Amino acid sequence: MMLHIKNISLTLGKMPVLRDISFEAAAGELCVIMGANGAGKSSLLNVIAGEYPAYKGVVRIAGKDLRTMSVAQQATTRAVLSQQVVLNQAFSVQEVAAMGRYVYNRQLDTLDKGIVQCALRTMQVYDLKDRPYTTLSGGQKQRVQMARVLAQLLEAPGLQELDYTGKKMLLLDEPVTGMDILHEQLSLQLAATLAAAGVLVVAVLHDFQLAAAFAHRILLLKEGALYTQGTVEKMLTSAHIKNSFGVDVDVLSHPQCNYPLVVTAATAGLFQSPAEKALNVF
Ligand SMILES: Nc1ncnc2c1ncn2[C@@H]1O[C@H](COP(=O)(O)OP(=O)(O)OP(=O)(O)O)[C@@H](O)[C@H]1O
Repeated sequence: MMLHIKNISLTLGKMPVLRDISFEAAAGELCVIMGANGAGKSSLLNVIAGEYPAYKGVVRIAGKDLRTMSVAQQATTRAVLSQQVVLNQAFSVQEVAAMGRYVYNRQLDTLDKGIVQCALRTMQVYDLKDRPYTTLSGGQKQRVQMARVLAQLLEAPGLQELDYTGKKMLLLDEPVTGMDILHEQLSLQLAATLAAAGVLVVAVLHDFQLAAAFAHRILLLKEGALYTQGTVEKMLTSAHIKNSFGVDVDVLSHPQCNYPLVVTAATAGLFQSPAEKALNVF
């Protein structure tokens, strides 16, 4: 197993944030973590990323206990796209993407530069490479952050050339925030391509359609615990979605679509929406 999580619990301040979570994920999988705001998705990803060393339980990455891995070992095994990366200094887009390579070399060589260029082109931000990062739009910044983690992950300036099985893991926390539909698709397609090359991808997503179309497996978190996990078909049911999010939905199949479609209520539509009720308290 590429990732082995056993009995993970985490308390932040006085708050129990994760409760006894266990799961395993293999190289080449695209696992999607879903759940309501505050369910613990980012906290779980941050534990795996080595950001919260005070967790209880065991995290094993490619057979190694996370607690015994050096920062350098962690950085060369996994790349992390965190939620809301704030960079205020005057870096260019190219410099931000190149940050992904400094975990390997202090002085970037020809291979590093080729990989950075490949990552910028893949996320369609190559034309922005000399712009100050701070002047980009939200969605453009997110695309540059994806380019940075891609640059960290790749071992060659191309996507299909190598086998990453057992070597690399990609952690993505709401990677498509602010992206338009083309770049949402592009980012998930990229995640799927990396998974096909043997990378274990663990992504937090809020979008059911993206999760349904791309996930090999969905983990549903609820109040800090693993509520349930399984295939897209088993997880995206109206009962699980009601239990996790408190919303009535219908799950439809479409003849031209090989994954289920999750449909929410419209005003005066099929369902009584809790959103509508919430507005009536004032
Ligand atoms: N540093 C912290 N100190 C105390 N509590 C925290 C801290 N960080 C997060 N929490 C709490 O832990 C819980 C889980 O937060 P987390 O960010 O993991 O949720 P999430 O599922 O990623 O939510 P979202 O969908 O809003 O991103 C929340 O109740 C949050 O308020």
